[in-house]
Amino acid sequence: MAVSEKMLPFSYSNLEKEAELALSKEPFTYVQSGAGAEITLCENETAFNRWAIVPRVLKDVSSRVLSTDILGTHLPASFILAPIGNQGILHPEGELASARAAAAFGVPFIASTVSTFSLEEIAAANGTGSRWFQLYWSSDFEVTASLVHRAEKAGYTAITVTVDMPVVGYRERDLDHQYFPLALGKGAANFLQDPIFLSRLSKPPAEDMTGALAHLQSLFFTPSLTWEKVKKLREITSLPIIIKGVLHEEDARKAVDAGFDGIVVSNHGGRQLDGCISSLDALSPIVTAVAGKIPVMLDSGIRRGADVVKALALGADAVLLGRPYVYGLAVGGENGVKHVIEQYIKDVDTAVALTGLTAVSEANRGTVRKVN
Ligand SMILES: Cc1cc2nc3c(=O)[nH]c(=O)nc-3n(C[C@H](O)[C@H](O)[C@H](O)COP(=O)(O)O)c2cc1C
Ligand SMILES: O=C(O)C(=O)c1ccccc1
Repeated sequence: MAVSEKMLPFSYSNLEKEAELALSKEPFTYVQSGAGAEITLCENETAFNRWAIVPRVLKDVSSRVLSTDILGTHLPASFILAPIGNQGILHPEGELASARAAAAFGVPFIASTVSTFSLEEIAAANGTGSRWFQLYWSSDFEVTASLVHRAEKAGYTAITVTVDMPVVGYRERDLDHQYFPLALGKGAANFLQDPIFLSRLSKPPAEDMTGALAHLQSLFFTPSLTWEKVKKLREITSLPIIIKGVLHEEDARKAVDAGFDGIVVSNHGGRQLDGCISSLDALSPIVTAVAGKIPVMLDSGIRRGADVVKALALGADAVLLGRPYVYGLAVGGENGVKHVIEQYIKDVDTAVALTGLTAVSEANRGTVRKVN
């Protein structure tokens, strides 16, 4: 039986196991692992166990609204697919398969700057689906501006700028394998198809790929980025701009003051600073600081429907789904991602009903209790 015909797992742990079987050890480790001793990676999940839903009964939950709208984008079940780079290491169709699966359910897809396929190719696969573009600020401003303009032209309706990677996290298990997909050219498509980037090279990539990838490495990280500089994004796009990777409430306040349109509370799935706070623990002070002025989303640790309800109860407007859908991609390509999305929608629906809600918007601080 082909992988796609096999019954795909429902549980996150079995999905992860199937992905491990489907992949060689380097790409699997790249997805699964976190930085350092993986304390934060682990905390992202255990933080959800410190909160319990306290359900209400006899509420007539026969009809339930799972959807929400964020910055003009419709989310059928209050989640978006997180930007995950280098998806071609997991399946030959990479982001194309994920973007097609997302479109089939009307779930928005966030395409990464370091995708295996270019943002235009992903847009074509996503078709009439909805999509945002995730930006890694490049130290060459004209390259950054070119990526943003291409995203606008290709029908992306928001820019998510990720700010938690001034340098890459110390990922011990990737170091053990010496496995770095960007250096291997697995996330270079957006650059190799960019007229400004290409104009910087002394030889075209077809003649000197090593040189092209070395140039990419040299401009990719921008540790000198500041609030002042990132604000320049506003001058080059009229799309909503969301800042991803905020954990401190003071930074959330700064994001509002700087004119950002949304925040993603995230520690990058525990892949950047090990020992930093879990996303869920960071959420409430940020929600208080933002005071409803802009939407607040959360990722890092969402593994099932009840996690979505807990995040919304603690004040998130929506969540991003990360590792689960790329494990689906590794196991079954487009069908695997479809399977994961379908299960999450069902699981969110079940959790909402059993919590005693008729709409996700009813989840509030009284829906959950801190239990340890
Ligand atoms: C393999 C992998 C690659 C990622 N690539 C990116 C990326 O290119 N851009 C980005 O903003 N975040 C990236 N992230 C972080 C995700 O967007 C998201 O914050 C994280 O996966 C959430 O944690 P979770 O998957 O454990 O729930 C990546 C995460 C993983 C697992
Ligand atoms: O792996 C990641 O989390 C990621 O976003 C990334 C992107 C480029 C280089 C290294 C890591």
